[in-house]
Formats: sequence, C-alpha cells, structure tokens
Amino acid sequence: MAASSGLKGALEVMHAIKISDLIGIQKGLIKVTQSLKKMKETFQLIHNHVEPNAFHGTFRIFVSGWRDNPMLPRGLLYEGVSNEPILLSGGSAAQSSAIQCFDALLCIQHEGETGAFLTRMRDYMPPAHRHLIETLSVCPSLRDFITTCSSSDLCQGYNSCVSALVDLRSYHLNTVAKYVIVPGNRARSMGCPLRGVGTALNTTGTGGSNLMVFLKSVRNTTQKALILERPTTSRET
Ligand code: HEM
Repeated sequence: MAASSGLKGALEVMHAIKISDLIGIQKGLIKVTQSLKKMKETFQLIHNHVEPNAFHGTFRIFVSGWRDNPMLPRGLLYEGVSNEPILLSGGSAAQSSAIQCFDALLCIQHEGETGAFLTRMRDYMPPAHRHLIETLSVCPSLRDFITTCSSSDLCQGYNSCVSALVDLRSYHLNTVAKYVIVPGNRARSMGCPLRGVGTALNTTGTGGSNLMVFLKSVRNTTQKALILERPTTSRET
C-alpha cells in the first residue's frame, strides 16, 4: 500500500513537470515522502517479530540463490528445462521496483558495480515494473527542473523526499547489521557448523552483493542528490 501511493505520487510528479505545474510537483513529492516514511514504519515492526539468530541461521539460507554461491559455483541444473546449469540470484528486496522507481524519479544514479547490480536485479522484476523504472529514467529530469526554477518550496519538497530515502536506507543498513553481520560474527566466533552458503552469506547479500559496501554506496549516492540551497543574500531578504 505504501509503495503504491508513492508510485502514484511519482507519476503525478512526472505529469506535472510536463505542464510546469509547480503545485502538482509539490503534491506528488509529498506522497512519495509519506510513502517512504510509511515503509520505514512498517520495517520497524520486524524487531517485535523476528529474532536475528533465527533469521540469519535459518530463514536466510532458504532465500539464498545459486549465483555467486560457493556451494553451487556453476548454478543449478533445472532438469527438463535446460541442459546447462542456470545461475540465479536469491530473493532480495533489491528486486522490488518501488525504490528503483523513486531513484529514477529523484534522478539518483548509482554508478559502477553498485549500479550494475541494481540493474541486474531488474531481470527478476515483472516486465511492466521494469518498464516503469525505464520510463521514469528517461522522463525530463525533476532535479534539473527544480534547480532551474529555483523555487525554495519545491527544493525543500525534493530534499524532504531524498532525506526520507536516505533515512530509510540508513535504517536498512543498521537493520542488516543487526540481522546479518552481528549473528554472522557470533556464529563464526562459536565455530558454527554452517559451511558454504551459510558462511558466504555473512558478507554476501542473498541477491549476491558484497552487502555492507554495496548498501553504504547506495545510501551515500542518495545523500549526494540533496540540493544545496543557494544562501539568500542581504538584497534578497
Ligand atoms: C532484516 C531484513 C532485511 C535484510 C537482512 C535485508 C538485506 C538486504 C541486503 C543484504 C541487500 C543487498 C542486496 C542483496 O545482495 O540482496 C538488500 C538490498 C535492498 N533491500 Fe533489504 N533487507 C531487509 C529488509 C528490507 C526491507 C523491509 C526493505 C524495504 C523497505 C528492503 C529494501 C531493500 C532494497 C530497496 C535493496 C536494494 C538496495 C537499495 O536500493 O537501497 N530491505 N537488503
């Protein structure tokens, strides 16, 4: 629900840019910001319901994949489907289109390996979702529009939205540390019998990323999108 109202907001913003409707852009951005805040609130519920060691030692193993997985270096043979083993990433919210749509709307571009990983995760999305991200990516740039029209309200609306995304990603980073890094270190220090996939999953996301490096890079790139407001000169005041 949170994501769908945010996506409606994103489309409203794109439409409003085309007709230079500043109020429409502002309203759409507010919807996106609210949606990101709601996502974080929902995410916070995890602490009441999921125990980190159970998550790390049991659940994660079932959502890991067979790409970048030392237990299955050549992938998995799908008998009756292919004569060659297939490499597929495990389940990851990186495969959800909502956040990538917001990145596209806000003109947040992840470069290098980080960007390549996120783009590869689109292969796991329904085609219509992938197309929506691509459509938003080639629409006129919201960020350029805002920096050019120099409306302080719009700039603040955009920055609130980026800040909500930075906040969600920072919260996500801390939660990943709690649910993956800490239990992983604990299991290692106790000489946990998990081998192969279990051990690899201490530093690798289920989608196959080098997780902390990747997640910090994504968060930092988001932060850099904030528009620094021009200081008002004495003549303007
Ligand atoms: C304990 C719960 C969670 C864990 C351990 C976790 C872990 C991870 C990891 C390791 C990655 C790196 C990519 C990979 O290799 O899979 C990732 C990516 C991602 N996760 Fe989570 N995640 C959790 C919950 C969530 C939730 C609730 C959301 C949505 C609100 C979310 C959204 C994302 C997104 C969008 C990415 C891609 C990177 C980005 O765009 O910021 N995750 N997650």
